[in-house]
Amino acid sequence: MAITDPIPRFSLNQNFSSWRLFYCLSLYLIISSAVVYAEDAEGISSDLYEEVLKSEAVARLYELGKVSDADDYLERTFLSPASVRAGNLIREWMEDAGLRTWVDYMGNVHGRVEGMNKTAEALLIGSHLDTVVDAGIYDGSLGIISAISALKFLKRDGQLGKLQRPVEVIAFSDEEGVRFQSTFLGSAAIAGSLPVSALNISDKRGLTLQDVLKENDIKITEEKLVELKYEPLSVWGYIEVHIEQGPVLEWAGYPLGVVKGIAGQSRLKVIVKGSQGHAGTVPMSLRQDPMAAAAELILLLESLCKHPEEFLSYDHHCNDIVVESLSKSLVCTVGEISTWPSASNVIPGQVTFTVDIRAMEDIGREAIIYELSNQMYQICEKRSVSCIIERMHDANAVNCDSELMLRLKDSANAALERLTGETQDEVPILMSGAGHDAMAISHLTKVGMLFVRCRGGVSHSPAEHVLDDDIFAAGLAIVEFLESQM
Ligand SMILES: NC(=O)NC(NC(N)=O)C(=O)[O-]
Ligand SMILES: [Mn+2]
Ligand SMILES: [Mn+2]
Repeated sequence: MAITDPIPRFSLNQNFSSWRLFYCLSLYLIISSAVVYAEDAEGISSDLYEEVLKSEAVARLYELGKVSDADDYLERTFLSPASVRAGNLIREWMEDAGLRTWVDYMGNVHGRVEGMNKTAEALLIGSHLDTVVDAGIYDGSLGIISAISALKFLKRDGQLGKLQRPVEVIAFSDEEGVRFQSTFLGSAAIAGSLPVSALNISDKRGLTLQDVLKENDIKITEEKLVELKYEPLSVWGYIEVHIEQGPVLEWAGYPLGVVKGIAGQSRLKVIVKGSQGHAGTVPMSLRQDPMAAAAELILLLESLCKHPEEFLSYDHHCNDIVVESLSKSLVCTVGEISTWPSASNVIPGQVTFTVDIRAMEDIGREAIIYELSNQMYQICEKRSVSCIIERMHDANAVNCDSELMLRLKDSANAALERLTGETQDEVPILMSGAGHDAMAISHLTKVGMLFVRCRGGVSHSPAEHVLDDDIFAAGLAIVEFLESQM
């Protein structure tokens, strides 16, 4: 018997005769006690599904959402105090689900169950425990918590030992890249694609990645970093559950969707240097003002990304198919800007801002960066200021594995059918403009992603929200996926 909504409750102020009311109430009590102990085909109490995959999962999301480095908004950056606390909490939940746990040299938290054949290729399920600044509570956390809840459900149901292969949940330490502007630090280490040079990148306080690890008693060396790489032959595949962070599923009226591919992304740091001076005495005609230059560069970026076809020459760089694709998927953002010395009566000496560029076509993204750089240098020369463009991060677009897509589609359909009791149409297949750890792990093994509807498509904001029933559907879909591994 599928999980069904509770029997509709009669309102006591309705106009029933006392006998009819007594009859309805007694009928309701008989039926509802049957529903509470209803068992589905496998003899599992529907209560257990809801208790573990919905109520407890939702409670854990709210609990984890309170673990922050800031008092009045959510922020957890790479190996910050709050990230360490979050990792410890996640580790407790992993152990509660019967997993063997450890924390690796890049701060990733692992929980593993060996199943019936510990030498078989493992299924990895992950997402990230770090957040952006002023974040929502679901981005990253939902994927970790729903995976742990699914395994806890199987443990409670006595099925954990039936898994044909090892299953490992990984809570990655840095997907957002907020602290070091170089993202996927945790997942890239697992994939073996994190260069040793990354240990020397520094945060805004001048602390290197190696310093921050040392602060957390992790004395990483080049050898230790290389040891983090998983053997491709030891891994069967990777799946990730993540909020869509876009409006498509809500618009289509579906709680779950399967990801076809993930847009490529680049992050630049632009440093504009001019002549620092007195706001009251330097004539406008003699100024070398990096702030005004930065404003012109940012507006250039916006128009380039709104109308790439007007900027890109149809030469060998970019044919019209790529330009067409760019006009549909290209997005550019300046999210951070800082100035020195940042005083109202001082013409700045330096302005630094970030650029985030994404597109489904890697060639198109490279062409945009090429064109943008050329035009930025021309503007700065015209304004007699200097311009340095640093490439902080690049990740090429990723196609999800077709077999994993099919399995995730079947799991999502089965989960929704179990929830609604109705046969499902095909769940939507969609692209991701947001980046994910799956991009890094795609260098190690085949990857698949399941998207969960979020309200208004809003993310990277405290307004981020997911319905409890959609969280339930996500956990159920992972249970269905894992049961297909038995
Ligand atoms: N799911 C994400 O929010 N990922 C974010 N982080 C990276 N690295 O893409 C982003 O900005 O899209
Ligand atoms: Mn994010
Ligand atoms: Mn994310």
